[in-house]
Amino acid sequence: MSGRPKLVLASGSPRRLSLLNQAGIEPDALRPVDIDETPTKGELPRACANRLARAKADAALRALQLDDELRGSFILAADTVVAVGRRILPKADLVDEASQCLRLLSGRNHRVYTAVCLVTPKENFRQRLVETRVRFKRLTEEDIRAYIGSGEWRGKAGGYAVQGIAGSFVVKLVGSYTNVVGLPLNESIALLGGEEFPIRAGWLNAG
Ligand SMILES: Cc1cn([C@H]2C[C@H](O)[C@@H](COP(=O)(O)OP(=O)(O)OP(=O)(O)O)O2)c(=O)[nH]c1=O
Repeated sequence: MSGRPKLVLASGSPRRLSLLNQAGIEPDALRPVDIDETPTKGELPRACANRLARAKADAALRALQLDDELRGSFILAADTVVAVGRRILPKADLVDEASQCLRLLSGRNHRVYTAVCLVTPKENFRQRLVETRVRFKRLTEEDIRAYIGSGEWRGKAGGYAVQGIAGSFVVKLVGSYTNVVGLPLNESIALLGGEEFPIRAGWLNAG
C-alpha cells in the first residue's frame, strides 16, 4: 500500500470519534458494526469486554473485505463494560434499567473496562484492556429521578455518562478518564503507534 495507511473506526459511538479527534487522529471512515452484545452466561467483565471488542473488529474486517476503497485499512474497535464486582451492568435503554444501575452504583466503587482491538493491514489483531476504578457519592431518589429526566444515560454502559451530569456523582476515579468515556486515549495511541500508524512524535509517550 502506498501513502498514509487508512484508519477505520468500527464504532457508532460519537464519544469514541470525538476522543480520537481530540488526540488529533481523524479516521478515514466510520464503519459501525451490529453484533449481539449480550454477555454469555457467567461471563466475567474483562472477558466480556475483550470478546466484544474482538467481535466488533472481526465483523468490521469481514465487511471491509468487500470494500475496494477501505480493504487493508487499520481498524479500531472498542467495547466498554461497567461492573460491580463480577456483575456486568447493562447498557441502559430503559428507564427501569438505568434507575436500577444508579441505585446499585450509589455510594459504592465500581470498575469500568474498555477493551480496544486494532486490526493491522496485515490482519494481525492487537488488543488492550484498560480498567478504571470509580466511586460514586450516595445518590438520593431525587438525584436519580433528576438524572433519569436528563436522558443522558441512554445507550451508556452502566446507565451513566461521566462526561455529562454524572461527572458530579464521581467522588473518586483511579486510572484513565477517557477509558470511562469509551476509548482509553493513551493506550489506543500506543497501540496505533506500535503498529507504525503515523502518530505525531511526542504523543506516544504522553501521560
Ligand atoms: C460509563 C460510560 C459509558 N459511555 C458509553 C461509551 C459507549 O458508547 C457505551 C458503551 O457501549 P459500547 O457497546 O462499548 O459501545 P456502543 O454500542 O455505544 O458503540 P460501538 O459498539 O458502535 O462502538 O457507553 C459513556 O459515553 N460514558 C460513560 O461514562
